[in-house]
Amino acid sequence: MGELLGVAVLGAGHMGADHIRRLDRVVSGARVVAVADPDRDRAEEAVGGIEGVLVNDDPLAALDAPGVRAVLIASPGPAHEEALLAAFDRGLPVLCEKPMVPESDGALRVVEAEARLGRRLAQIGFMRRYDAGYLELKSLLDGGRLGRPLMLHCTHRNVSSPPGFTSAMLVNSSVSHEIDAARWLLGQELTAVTVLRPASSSGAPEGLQDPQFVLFETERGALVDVEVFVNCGFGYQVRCEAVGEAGSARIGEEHGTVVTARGAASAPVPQDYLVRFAAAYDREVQSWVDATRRGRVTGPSAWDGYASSVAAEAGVRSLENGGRVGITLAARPALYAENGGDGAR
Ligand SMILES: NC(=O)C1=CN([C@@H]2O[C@H](COP(=O)(O)OP(=O)(O)OC[C@H]3O[C@@H](n4cnc5c(N)ncnc54)[C@H](O)[C@@H]3O)[C@@H](O)[C@H]2O)C=CC1
Ligand SMILES: O=C1[C@@H](O)[C@H](O)[C@@H](O)[C@H](O)[C@H]1O
Repeated sequence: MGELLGVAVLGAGHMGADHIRRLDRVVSGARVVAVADPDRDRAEEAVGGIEGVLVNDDPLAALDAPGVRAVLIASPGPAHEEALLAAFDRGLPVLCEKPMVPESDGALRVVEAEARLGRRLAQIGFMRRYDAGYLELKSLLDGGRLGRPLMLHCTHRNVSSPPGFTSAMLVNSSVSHEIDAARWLLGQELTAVTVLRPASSSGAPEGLQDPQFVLFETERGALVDVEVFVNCGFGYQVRCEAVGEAGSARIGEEHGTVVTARGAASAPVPQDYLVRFAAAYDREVQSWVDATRRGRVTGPSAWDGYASSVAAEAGVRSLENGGRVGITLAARPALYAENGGDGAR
């Protein structure tokens, strides 16, 4: 199907390096042509031996490198707005890691800029929409098998948080995934959020409110609860149980081979998202490459990124000030009316 899609990757940290490897060795139809990171050594290391990649420490200059036809943004959240707007200025399609933009004002500026262009260019990296378990849950809910959805019970545990991870980031980085998954699974907007603060774990860094218990309300009366615990120490666990009027379904309990010996059964527990969601990231990036080469943009939209930022920001306000905080979205531009909520199609 024609020439390979030349991709510039901005940010060569954990996710950026993994996406560079994926574009180079896992997905078909694309090649990495430029990598930018202010930490040049990190970028060189992530590129490894891949031939013909221009390494740059100026992220925006990388967008103008020869052969760049699309951009994958894997820099920290606060850098996303500038990168997205620069990609839009150049008419380049983008896959942008979550959170699209942590603050809702900046997220809205991205939505407005894309709406002004009159065509979608951005797909947001909510990879759970490409996970086999989440897709099955979505199809059970959409097919009516569980009846009218009443509740989602979610668990989101990380072994440990990276340096610099703040209490707000449990909501606007970690729970941003549950916010998107809940909106997508239920096909409803979130209307209010309450964050409760259990006693912090002694395993959490000093001053970090970890775990947190987050409760969302939706426009048609469903409740979504999330236990988020990013220094649990024992494994990467992401679970979701949907409870409807006619049944329930739970995902995220899958294990590898179970070994039974000496009176006990044991199975491996993934230690991070790169393992737990490996297949989902592969599907997400392949789907982005395929759609981009056909001149299309699918998957979670800038509107989904914005809606997630608004809900997360309300959550951070509840975390910091206590109480229930309403979630109010701006008017949805017509651009997002039809396919703003679609997922791995
Ligand atoms: N979808 C998912 O499950 C996950 C998504 N993420 C998201 O991926 C993004 C990156 O996270 P990590 O890789 O964990 O962070 P990281 O800290 O490991 O790497 C970030 C890299 O970006 C570089 N950087 C800083 N400013 C930059 C700029 N303006 N332009 C280009 N590069 C810049 C840093 O030098 C660093 O090498 C974040 O948005 C994060 O929320 C992270 C983990 C999992
Ligand atoms: O997106 C991610 C990280 O940024 C976040 O910090 C983790 O809590 C999530 O599990 C991971 O999927």
